[in-house]
Amino acid sequence: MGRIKPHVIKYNDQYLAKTLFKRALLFFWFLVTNCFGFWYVNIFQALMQGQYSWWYLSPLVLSILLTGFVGWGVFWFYKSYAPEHSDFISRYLKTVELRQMISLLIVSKGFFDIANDDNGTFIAYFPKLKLKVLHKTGQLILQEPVDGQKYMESFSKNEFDNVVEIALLADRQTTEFSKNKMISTFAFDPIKFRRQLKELKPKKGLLQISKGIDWKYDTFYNVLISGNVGTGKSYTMFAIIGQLLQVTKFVYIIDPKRSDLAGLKHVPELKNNVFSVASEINQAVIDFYTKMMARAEKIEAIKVSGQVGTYKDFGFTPYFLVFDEFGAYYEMNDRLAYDDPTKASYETAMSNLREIAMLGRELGFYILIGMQRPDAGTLPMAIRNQLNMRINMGVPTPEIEKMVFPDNEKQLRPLSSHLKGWGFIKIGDSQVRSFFAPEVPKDFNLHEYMRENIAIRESQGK
Ligand SMILES: Nc1ncnc2c1ncn2[C@@H]1O[C@H](COP(=O)(O)OP(=O)(O)OP(=O)(O)O)[C@@H](O)[C@H]1O
Repeated sequence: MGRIKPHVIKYNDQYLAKTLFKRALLFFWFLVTNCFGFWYVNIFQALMQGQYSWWYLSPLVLSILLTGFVGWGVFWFYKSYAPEHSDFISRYLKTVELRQMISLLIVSKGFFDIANDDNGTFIAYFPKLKLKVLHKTGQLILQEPVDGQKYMESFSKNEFDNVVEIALLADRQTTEFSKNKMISTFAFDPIKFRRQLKELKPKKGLLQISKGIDWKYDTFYNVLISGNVGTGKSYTMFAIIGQLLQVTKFVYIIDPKRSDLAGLKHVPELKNNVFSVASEINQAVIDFYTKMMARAEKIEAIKVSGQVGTYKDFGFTPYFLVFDEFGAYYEMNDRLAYDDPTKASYETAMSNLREIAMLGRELGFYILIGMQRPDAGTLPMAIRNQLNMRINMGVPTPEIEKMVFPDNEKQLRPLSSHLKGWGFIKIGDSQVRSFFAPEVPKDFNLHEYMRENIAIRESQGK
């Protein structure tokens, strides 16, 4: 488990902070009393000579006051200073707190046994858990026993991990099994996994979201990004679009609300790929669909010879349709009269979109949908069920949580009160995890950023 020594969690660790606190105070008291030794000797001699004075209590009172003061200081350090800092002592105290918490969880969840004999109650079984804290990366590594003992199954079914996630506000990243044990890694400090916008590097079939969280678009095709106004939805989209532009020139952007994304039509390289007017939007979807079907035919022709595979295997590039403010588009068109010609093309576009969501994976045609509230009224089920990577910026309301993360059991709590650009993500069937979107610098210019990304792609000859 690396350089840092793991701590074996003990039953008594649930009182670890208190025990250490008491010991520290006792030690300090001992030290002060020793320092006052001469003073006590003088007082003792005076008493022997029959001199009495209230002043003789001063060293005692002073040492109580000093110890009280130091006690208060240590407590403040533990509660207020250490959580915000990362010096040696703060790290030590954080580890103490985590050890205490893990021990407390084992006890409170009853993953241990007590027994009685003539001498009273004793602990008959306490599971062997080891904890290692990696402060640099904000990770916690927990080794749990899968050793044939009583609570083995609960550990191997991640029951304990789930409790840890809730209690520590941590996200489980990985779980590995080895002989007699299971090792789970948690991230308890998601901001440490934040990436910088300018450093994002898409790799083959994979876009970066945060350290340890990538979007593998070939496997987890189609994206939903929801989030209330001002939570960082647009910024997250910028980070994704920027990377898409490094991957392929076939990135189409739809923004019916004509906000920042619509402005991208002023980037010369993108002028034909950005759509914000109702009629244009429907046509853009229909064109995207037409291109997909053309590719389907080509692939079918290749497969006649008996070859198997998906678009990549036959050397095709992926296409992406980024559809922001999808809810606005849906509502705008739903209000149209039945004989309105736009209505007909809207109906076609919607049915095409459903097919793209369903068939696009094998053909390399992907969609990303951004919207504030993805409810049943504005995002058809047939599309929603095909969105494999789901992001909600900010804490979702219970209704939105049901739509975006239907089976989530984890409590979703705010990651920061003063920073924007954090949220929750679920990729495929994995757990919902908290994350910070790539950090956008203060002097950010959207158009320049997109052009930089396009230049990177062009320099790679794509
Ligand atoms: N990743 C980020 N890095 C730095 N700042 C961010 C980030 N995300 C959000 N912010 C800050 O939060 C503000 C709101 O973000 P953003 O515009 O993306 O919100 P939104 O959810 O898209 O809201 P709207 O629907 O109004 O566009 C930004 O102007 C920025 O100051």
